Amino acid sequence: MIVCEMLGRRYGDFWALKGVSFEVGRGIVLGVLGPNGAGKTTLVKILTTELMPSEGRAVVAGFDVVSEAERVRRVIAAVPQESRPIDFLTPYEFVLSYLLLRGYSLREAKRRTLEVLKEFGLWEVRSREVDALSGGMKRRVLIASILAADADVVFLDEPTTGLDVYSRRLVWNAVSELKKRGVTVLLTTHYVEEVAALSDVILVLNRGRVVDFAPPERLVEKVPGKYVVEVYGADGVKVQGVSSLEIGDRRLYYVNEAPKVAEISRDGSKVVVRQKSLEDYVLLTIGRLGEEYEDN
Ligand SMILES: Nc1ncnc2c1ncn2[C@@H]1O[C@H](COP(=O)(O)OP(=O)(O)OP(=O)(O)O)[C@@H](O)[C@H]1O
Repeated sequence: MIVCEMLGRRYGDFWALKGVSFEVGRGIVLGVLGPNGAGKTTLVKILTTELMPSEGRAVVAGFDVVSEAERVRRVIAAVPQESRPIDFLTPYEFVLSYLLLRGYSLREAKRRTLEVLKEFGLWEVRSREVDALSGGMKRRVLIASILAADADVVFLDEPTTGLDVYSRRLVWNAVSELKKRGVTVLLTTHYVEEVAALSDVILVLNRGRVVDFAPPERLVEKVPGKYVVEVYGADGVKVQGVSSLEIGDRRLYYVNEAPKVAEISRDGSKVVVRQKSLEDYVLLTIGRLGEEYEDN
């Protein structure tokens, strides 16, 4: 459903994306992770035909994003980063006009609009001007429109930024619903637990290059050790032969055995022992990549 072959995009001498190749099939949720400036939005813009690649090729739902851009647009739906619905419309009018523009009959568009407004907690505000809605509600209106349309591939660029817990869960449900319908979803987000919970496979980008492309559990396997011991409020004590990472006043130890807490904690420090997670992969891989990025 999405195929990229040596995709690249250049701004002057600077490559925002370079040599990006991957492939995902139908009904797959692809999470895209990477530090600020990694090229996530550039990738989304190319795949949604908003931006031309400088080299390589990309195919979405069987259509080339350059030579068949018009056909790509008919089978995708996208919520771009920081996008908002048109202010002077009501949620009802916005979703309805979106569906009419996509070619649904008035009767079918109305039916779908009413259904999705109820499903997405927008029923009460359906006749209010979008302008008067909160930021989170505005975002919900956009996602509801996408859900109401039958797209083959959906692009969500940081869809939950700034949303409250309830609205975020609604977006998560929407992604699961799309997946159930066999829709391929590309999701970019900085929320690690979100990408871990929703994605079948994760594309990790840094400085426009692919760092990893694997299911979340495979990325977690790359974290050393079996458990993580987090020690707060103590000066970091390095332990011979144990991988560790210091973040502010916290040191994370990646250990194989139920840890010998006494070895690493000091009086008054708080110790938390937990399973390793995708967050650890991000801290160890992307966190460092991000620092490198800042340094240069
Ligand atoms: N129009 C442009 N002209 C020049 N450089 C650009 C342009 N658009 C993006 N870039 C650069 O391309 C790189 C990738 O940007 P992009 O927005 O794709 O990153 P991102 O991973 O989406 O970042 P974030 O997480 O901050 O949204 C950045 O270094 C950015 O400054």
